[in-house]
Amino acid sequence: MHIAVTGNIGAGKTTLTTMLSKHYGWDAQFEDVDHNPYLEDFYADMSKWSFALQVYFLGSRFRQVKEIRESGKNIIQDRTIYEDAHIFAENLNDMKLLSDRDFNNYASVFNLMKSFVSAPDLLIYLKSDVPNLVKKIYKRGREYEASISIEYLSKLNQKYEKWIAEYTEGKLLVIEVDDLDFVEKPEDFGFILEKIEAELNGLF
Ligand SMILES: Nc1ncnc2c1ncn2[C@@H]1O[C@H](COP(=O)(O)OP(=O)(O)O)[C@@H](O)[C@H]1O
Ligand SMILES: Nc1ncnc2c1ncn2[C@H]1C[C@H](O)[C@@H](COP(=O)(O)O)O1
Repeated sequence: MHIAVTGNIGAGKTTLTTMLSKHYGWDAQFEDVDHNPYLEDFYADMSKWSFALQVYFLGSRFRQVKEIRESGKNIIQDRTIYEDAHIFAENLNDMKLLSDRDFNNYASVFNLMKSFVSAPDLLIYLKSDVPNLVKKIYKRGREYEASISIEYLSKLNQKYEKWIAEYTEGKLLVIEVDDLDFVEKPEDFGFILEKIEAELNGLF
């Protein structure tokens, strides 16, 4: 079984993925952030590094897709390949930080890869508003993310809302996380587990 956690930067994906993986004993797949050769440069100069970063994330995420297909294990994944293309790359193109030529080049590779990608059995969307995302990004304290603008986060949130509203590839669970503290409050984590189990009934 393949579960994926989706949502904007700082929504709590990595935290929830880690907690669910421990709770259910599922294998977890995380994003390539700490050893990413482009991310810090990207935040310093988005226009210069956007194409290189998108190609890097696409390759790294496709490696995960391959592992999921081949492993036969229960896997929980922190962010999907769809988000790279439909949220981040599209938004950079909208913001003129990724040229049309580079975006079209990227999109043609993504479209080829798409035929090998299966949707997760359950997609869990962590919905959060921009002020709360800013608080959580600040709390996490990655220095290079200090330059993330409210405008950038808002545009990503709009893309997420549109993508989720149109998502029909598989089961979808939307969790509004702004009033939940699943890190500190066991009852909030319990609330999320109940929702997941209701969705997974029949898949286990
Ligand atoms: N529901 C929550 N309540 C309180 N703190 C949270 C919550 N979700 C995430 N955090 C905190 O916010 C920060 C960002 O979370 P993270 O899981 O890294 O987000 P993402 O992977 O979506 O970018 C971390 O410091 C984490 O501990
Ligand atoms: N495809 C992407 N393009 C640009 N930036 C991306 C992409 N995928 C992830 N990121 C960034 C956003 C954050 O700074 C880090 C980690 O993501 P997070 O949502 O905090 O787990 O990578």
